[in-house]
Amino acid sequence: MDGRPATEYASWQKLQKIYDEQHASLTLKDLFAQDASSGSRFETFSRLYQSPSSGEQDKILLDYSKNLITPEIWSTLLKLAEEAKVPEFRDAMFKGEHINTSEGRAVLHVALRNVFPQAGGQFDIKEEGADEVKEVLDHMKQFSDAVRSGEWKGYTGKSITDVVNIGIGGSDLGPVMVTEALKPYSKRDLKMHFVSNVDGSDIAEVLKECDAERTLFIVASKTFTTQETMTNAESARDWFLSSAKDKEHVAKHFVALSTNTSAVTSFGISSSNMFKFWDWVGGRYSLWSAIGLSIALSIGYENFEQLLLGAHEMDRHFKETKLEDNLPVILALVGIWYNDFYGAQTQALLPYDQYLHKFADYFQQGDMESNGKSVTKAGDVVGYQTGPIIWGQSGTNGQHAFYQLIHQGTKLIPCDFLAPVETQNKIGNHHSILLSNFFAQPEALAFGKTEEQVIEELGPEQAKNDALVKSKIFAGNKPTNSIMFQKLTPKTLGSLIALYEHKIHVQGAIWGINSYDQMGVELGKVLAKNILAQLGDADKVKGHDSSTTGLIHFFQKNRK
Ligand SMILES: O=P(O)(O)OC[C@H]1O[C@@](O)(CO)[C@@H](O)[C@@H]1O
Repeated sequence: MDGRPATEYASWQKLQKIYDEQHASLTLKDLFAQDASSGSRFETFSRLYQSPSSGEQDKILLDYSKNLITPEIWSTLLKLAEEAKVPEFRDAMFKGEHINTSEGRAVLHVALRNVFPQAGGQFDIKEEGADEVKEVLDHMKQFSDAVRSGEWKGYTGKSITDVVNIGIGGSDLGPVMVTEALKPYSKRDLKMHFVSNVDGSDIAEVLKECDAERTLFIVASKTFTTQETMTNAESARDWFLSSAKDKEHVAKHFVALSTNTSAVTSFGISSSNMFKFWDWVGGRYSLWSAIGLSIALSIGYENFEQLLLGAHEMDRHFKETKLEDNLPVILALVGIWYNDFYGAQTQALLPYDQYLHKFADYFQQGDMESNGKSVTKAGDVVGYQTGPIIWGQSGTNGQHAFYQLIHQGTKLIPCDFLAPVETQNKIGNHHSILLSNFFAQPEALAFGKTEEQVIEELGPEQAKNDALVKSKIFAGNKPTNSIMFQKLTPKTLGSLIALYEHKIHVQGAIWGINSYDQMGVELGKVLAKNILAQLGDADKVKGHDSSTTGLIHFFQKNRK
């Protein structure tokens, strides 16, 4: 909590001892073989979460039994969470304490969804702006209803058919992931576009599809200074005015989502078209805020509110549930076991649901920008691993891309498998085929295939080829979590995202790092601005190494 190095915890040291003594002989095959005597491992190491407001239809099952954990390892990991004061650090966040110590800010994405007094009361959050959340949500509802109903007209009196969200990082990834995930709930005749890259091709391709008279631009930027976003916003405004001519018309086609009112009005967007949020909303935790406007436009405010409710209910679960039954804590501790003791460098997120095809992309920022740190909050360089590399792809596609390495490669890759019990699209037996793969892959990863089994399958002739036999052996013993949810509804998605947000919080607390600043994104930006000023003239290229200089000169020499 206070930046203490994790290696100082007695439980961390005990885990290291257990790992050193046991990891070589610890196998999932043996752990499950004990089932007969010690009762079902699945029962012991799985938890069912049910939404307090809609139980059955919004439940989430977490099966963490296919992990290399024994009761002793698990109790020691739970002890680590206690030693690291995870409950106290969690409560500090909910109270609005300035746990983002380097920026002196609170971390209150939980306040953005703390708007359901009927759902077991509200958290008591004291922070400037927290009491304005509902007002902004009401403005988002009024605006999104007006656009979706056709009441909001463009400068020639036509309704809006295309929405272009201009933003990057947390001002893009959340809206993209959620609008993709909840496409079944979207208004199909209101097309959503997302422009993020400063590469002109990004906005050029979107504008080719848009009609200036019927397009709404959302300029989404917490700071309203991000180079990519402001460049794209200016180009969008130029494109719009090349048709509309009169600057008066900008007000009907541009809105802003930001904490920076002065920069918004300087850009030419009136404050009445601004949806504000606050410094205590981290960019990667902002989809619940005004940044979620494109989500509300796509799926409607009522569904956006269900998304908020799902997150709020998971917040309450995280806040009130004892550690051994706490889903975010469970995911966090399992992850630390592999990341810090087994030496796993990455964590794969494998959703067997095509609507979640952007889920891993989203948590690349969410997790890696939060916990990709090497200095504790106390300023000590860490002597252990912190944030994992997050990656993944929807199943079954990943099976045809990288599962070879996961099954038979030399790297340990802990995997989270996720899948809905119910599909949004009942077509033939697609869902049964999808889920049979969802069930089979963790089974194959856990138990593999022995040399004896391979030899039996090959038969005596082919089995004489030892190299062939060896190439078909699956070592198994690869750990996975399996998460099943009833259906990918707005509420369930909200709960799933909050589940992972809080997992990140717990890991950061144990590692003693600040999960809520992002100093690491600044240097590249400064150097890029310096080089931009030199690009026009070879004589101006100064102060770089020979590689950077050589590359810049190559560009200058060959540009058309
Ligand atoms: O919303 P904005 O202020 O434009 O920032 C966009 C993104 O840029 C960052 O890299 C910070 O500079 C991310 O943390 C953030 O989500």
